[in-house]
Amino acid sequence: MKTVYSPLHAGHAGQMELVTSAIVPGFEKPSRAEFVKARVESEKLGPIIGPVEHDLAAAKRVHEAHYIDFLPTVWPEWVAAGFKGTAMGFTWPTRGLRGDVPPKRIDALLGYYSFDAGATFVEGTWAAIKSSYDVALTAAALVKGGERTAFALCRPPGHHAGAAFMGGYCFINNAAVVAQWFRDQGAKRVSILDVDYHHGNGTQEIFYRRGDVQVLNLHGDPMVEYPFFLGHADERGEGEGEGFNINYPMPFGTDWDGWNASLEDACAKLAAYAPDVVVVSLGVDTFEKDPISQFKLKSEDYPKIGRRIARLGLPTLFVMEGGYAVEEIGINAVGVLTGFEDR
Ligand SMILES: NCCCNCCCCCS
Ligand SMILES: [Zn+2]
Repeated sequence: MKTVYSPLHAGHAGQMELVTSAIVPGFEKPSRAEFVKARVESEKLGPIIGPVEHDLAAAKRVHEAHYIDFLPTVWPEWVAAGFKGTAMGFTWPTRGLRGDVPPKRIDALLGYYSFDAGATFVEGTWAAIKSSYDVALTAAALVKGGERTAFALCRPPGHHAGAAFMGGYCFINNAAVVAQWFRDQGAKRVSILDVDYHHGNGTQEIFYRRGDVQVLNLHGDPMVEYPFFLGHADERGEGEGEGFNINYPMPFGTDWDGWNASLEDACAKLAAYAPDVVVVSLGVDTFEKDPISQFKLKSEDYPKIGRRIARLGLPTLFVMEGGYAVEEIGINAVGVLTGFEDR
């Protein structure tokens, strides 16, 4: 299996984030991608190649153009405004406020275009975002070109980014971009299977009214877990999308047996949908030692996930999402991939 990776991710470093009552160093840090890359090498998974550069047209097939065009302006505008430190919003247009008039100030625009204080910028952030998007599209082209599978070692991740919002360390929704790209390349149906611990609220929002992209999400119950405001089981899609969005919220403490029951049901519904290609949003923050998560999967469980997905017998693109127990995320993420290859 080929892995696509870009060293440009490392410029997105040293950012701060706001979590319950404190501003802390970002959990989504460069060492995450480096541990995964090192494990790809030590496990001899296959060649690691760099991304082909793309324009932003494929991003604008799932994101609103004004949102995408905003992203590269953030750091220059932040600096021009004389602000210091990490660029982050602090005021958000919640219910009852206007979302149709983007303010003139960069710190206000950061709030206008985000749902939390977890998608923050430093000088190298835009280059990292763009490289992650290029990585995903380059890996997608490998699968389109006939390879059974490929691994897009994306950093930053993407599944919390919606059509016109960022958050949860996500800016461009890489999985949504490649799902749409496969459709534009002739695929009739695409399934996105999001196995990250957190609900892929951005992916759901993008495809919610569409029946040509099935979105299946296994995640912590939003009643008690981030992102809180989307991800309930009764969210089944709307209009043409009715029945093509499937959520599996699960309680704190869920272990392999409980989690696997959701995986089995998701795989059955995916097989029944019979997509031309599967995009896996591969987050491994379901791990028992993850610092911000509450599931109890063990390292030995990750190859089982890969083997189950392989049994679908479909072209499969793996897109890296979350996972924050840095030392182990290489073992766990690559465990899914070696399991997929039945090694
Ligand atoms: N107290 C934990 C705060 C979590 N904030 C964002 C989490 C994003 C996960 C992306 S996979
Ligand atoms: Zn996550």
